[in-house]
Amino acid sequence: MTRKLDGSKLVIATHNAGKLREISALLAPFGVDCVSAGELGLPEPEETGTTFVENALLKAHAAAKAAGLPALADDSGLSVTALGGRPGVYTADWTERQWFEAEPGKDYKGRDWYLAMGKVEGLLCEKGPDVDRSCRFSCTLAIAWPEGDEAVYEGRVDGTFSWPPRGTMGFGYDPVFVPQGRNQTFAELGLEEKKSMSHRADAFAKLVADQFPDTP
Ligand SMILES: O=c1nc[nH]c2c1ncn2[C@H]1C[C@H](O)[C@@H](COP(=O)(O)OP(=O)(O)OP(=O)(O)O)O1
Ligand SMILES: [Mg+2]
Repeated sequence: MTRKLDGSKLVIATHNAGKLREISALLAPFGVDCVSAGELGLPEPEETGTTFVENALLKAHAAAKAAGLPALADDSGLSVTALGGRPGVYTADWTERQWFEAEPGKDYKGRDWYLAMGKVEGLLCEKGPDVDRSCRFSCTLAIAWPEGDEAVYEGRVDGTFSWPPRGTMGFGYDPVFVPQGRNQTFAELGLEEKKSMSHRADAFAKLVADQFPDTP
């Protein structure tokens, strides 16, 4: 049995504004009192894990310890079948560092998504016109308590990497991800629709079943 949230304040342990918006919207119906890592001025831990679970736990425990409160972290990424699952757990690293060959002192975080998405498209094009464009978003949500307890919930959504980017809503790779069974990208579908079908929503449904089982 995992430990349950008991009404104390919950830290949303992310420095990504897009994720914070989505997690806040998902939590809204449950009356959880939330504060973000940014509002508390918490540092951003280095993501040294090699799996979504490891990184989500690392971020949740770091925030819970620093704040003295339970903390919810999200580690997520896009895995492209024809690229052997890349960029996967390294999605943020690729976009922030490796692909832009560090101009010293320049902070790429949260910017130049068009370049990052273009890099994936370039790698796919190298494989020829009939390349398999299937891909998957994964999301692991981890809750950690200052005393060391933890809970983990994993979600995913299958889809297609679509080019060129379409839509202006959402964040990150949303403009190139078309979920299975739809024709529009996450960036065209917007928050309400994404909330019902995303990798984050899938993980969150498992969190709700475990943490708030009595909610209708
Ligand atoms: O729904 C999504 N829609 C579009 N893109 C997404 C999504 N979910 C994850 N992604 C991409 C963005 C980021 O490049 C990477 C996550 O990296 P990840 O380390 O988990 O997050 P992050 O560094 O941006 O924020 P933080 O660690 O503070 O939560 O995957
Ligand atoms: Mg990160």
